[in-house]
Amino acid sequence: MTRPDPAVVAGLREAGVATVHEAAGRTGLVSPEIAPRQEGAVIAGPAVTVSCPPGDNLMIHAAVEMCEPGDVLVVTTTSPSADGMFGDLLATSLLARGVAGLVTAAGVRDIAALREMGFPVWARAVCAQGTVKASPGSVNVPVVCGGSAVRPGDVVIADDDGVLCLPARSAPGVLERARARIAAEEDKREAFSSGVLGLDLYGLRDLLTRLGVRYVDELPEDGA
Ligand SMILES: O=C([O-])CC(=O)C(=O)O
Ligand SMILES: [Mg+2]
Repeated sequence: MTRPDPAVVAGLREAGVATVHEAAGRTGLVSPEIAPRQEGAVIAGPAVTVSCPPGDNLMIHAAVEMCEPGDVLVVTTTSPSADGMFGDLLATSLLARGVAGLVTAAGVRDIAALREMGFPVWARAVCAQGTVKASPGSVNVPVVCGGSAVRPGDVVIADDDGVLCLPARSAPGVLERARARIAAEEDKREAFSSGVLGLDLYGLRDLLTRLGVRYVDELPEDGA
């Protein structure tokens, strides 16, 4: 797999999921069921992808060897599963390789230990259900995780708002637009904090009028 420019990855991490999502034309968001299982973690890195049969984490072990510092492991199953395929032992192994975190369409367990050791995970479920190591699967193939396509080397960004996956080739352009949004939002924040209303800042009064929204002192008797 080809890994994206680390400076671009760092910039996207700093921008965060919501801003990058907007800058990417509201694309790439992973379903919110794949939720953060800790607070305050922010990661971005190239995806190492894994496709496992449900209830079998053999291929996660195979994938660990493919990981380099800064990577994000993205685990999917070939049919829906919430089994706890990943816990503190696998996290210890990934931490030893400098992996930034895990995004999984399945479940994680040992969540207290994962939080304690500071290994961030975004998962469909926290579930103690154990899994076997028995069946083949695939590492570094295109997968679909939470409804979003993820190719090996794509940029995965994850924070308290969720997970976003960005095709590697679009990452530099999206970063540029994300930075422009951040600058524009800074001006808006200043205006809002000084008491300016969104209705005026965004020129929304005309829109309300055109949409037929009326201000009344009392509700009409007939509800019209
Ligand atoms: O070993 C497993 O199957 C998953 C797990 O609990 C761990 O990684 O600690
Ligand atoms: Mg365990």
